[in-house]
Amino acid sequence: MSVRSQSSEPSASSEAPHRAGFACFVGRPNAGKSTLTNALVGQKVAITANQPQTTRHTVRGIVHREDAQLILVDTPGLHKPRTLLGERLNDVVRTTWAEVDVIGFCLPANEKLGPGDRFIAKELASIKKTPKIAIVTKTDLVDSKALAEQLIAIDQLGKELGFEWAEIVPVSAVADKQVGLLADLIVPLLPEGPALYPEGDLTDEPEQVMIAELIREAALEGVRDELPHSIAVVVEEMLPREDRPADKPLLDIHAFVYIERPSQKGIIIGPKGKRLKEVGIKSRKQIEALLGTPVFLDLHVKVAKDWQRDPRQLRKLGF
Ligand SMILES: Nc1nc2c(ncn2[C@@H]2O[C@H](COP(=O)(O)OP(=O)(O)OP(=O)(O)O)[C@@H](O)[C@H]2O)c(=O)[nH]1
Repeated sequence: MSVRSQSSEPSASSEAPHRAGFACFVGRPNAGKSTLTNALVGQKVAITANQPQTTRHTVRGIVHREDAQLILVDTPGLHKPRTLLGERLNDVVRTTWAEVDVIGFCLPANEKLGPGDRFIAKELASIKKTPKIAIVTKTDLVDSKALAEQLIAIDQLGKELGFEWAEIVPVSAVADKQVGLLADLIVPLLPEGPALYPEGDLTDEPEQVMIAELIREAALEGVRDELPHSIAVVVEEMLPREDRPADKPLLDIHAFVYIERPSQKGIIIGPKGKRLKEVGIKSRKQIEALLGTPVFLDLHVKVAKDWQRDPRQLRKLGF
């Protein structure tokens, strides 16, 4: 077992290739996932508590570094499924886990491993491809003996389930211990590539808003001069497609592209709907990259007359 502690300064060699990718933190409620996310991002990220259950995962925060960009995404919690919706949500969680580059499994240092942890660990074991880091959180609450016991128990848990942790890292987000080290250990597990988000783009927006923005960007491409501010996009519904096998999920997204005047319809839709189709294809690809799941995107163009001047409409459109 290799347990990491910070023995040397993290080194970000300028020769190392730039990396960018996604990680998600999983773990029981209260395991310290949000606090750790905030500590890594280095700034308080508002928790979007009122997310509808149908949403997939949200970008919780982005760690910008010289050598890498780490995007922390969030999934709904994994539950013992009692209902069909519960099962579907679990499928969503598994899909996310399979799509991210790294999974961080948070286990509080001050609580013995329980059935809830085992349930999650077992699910993790079935995700073969994605590297899994065990993160022992809240180490400030225990002495070194208790910490050592916890580390051994976690190592053991991996062995029982037939996998190796990529790392086992004790951290304290509250005492700011080893949080930087955790980032250093995650970064080499990310694929090489340029930053995926502009610097300073620290988002806590519900993903519908981000999706709407992607569609809006695509819809404005090439026609910005004709319709600069006349487009608003609203994602009306996001639902996992029923009756899909667990390994082939599909997310149905229904969105409206609002324009101000009927005369603008032709510009957006294009001859024989060709342009709208292109907008759909382009934004769908980006949405899939954002969510890490296949998407069926249904776009409708609607006229919301003079919406820019109507406060009620504006609110509805999220302005
Ligand atoms: N002492 C100590 N407390 C911590 C630490 N990290 C988190 N906590 C506390 O543990 C509690 C739960 O932390 P959260 O970050 O909300 O846990 P979570 O896993 O995001 O919880 P859910 O949102 O319910 O899944 C909070 O009261 C935190 O203040 C830590 O490093 N040390």
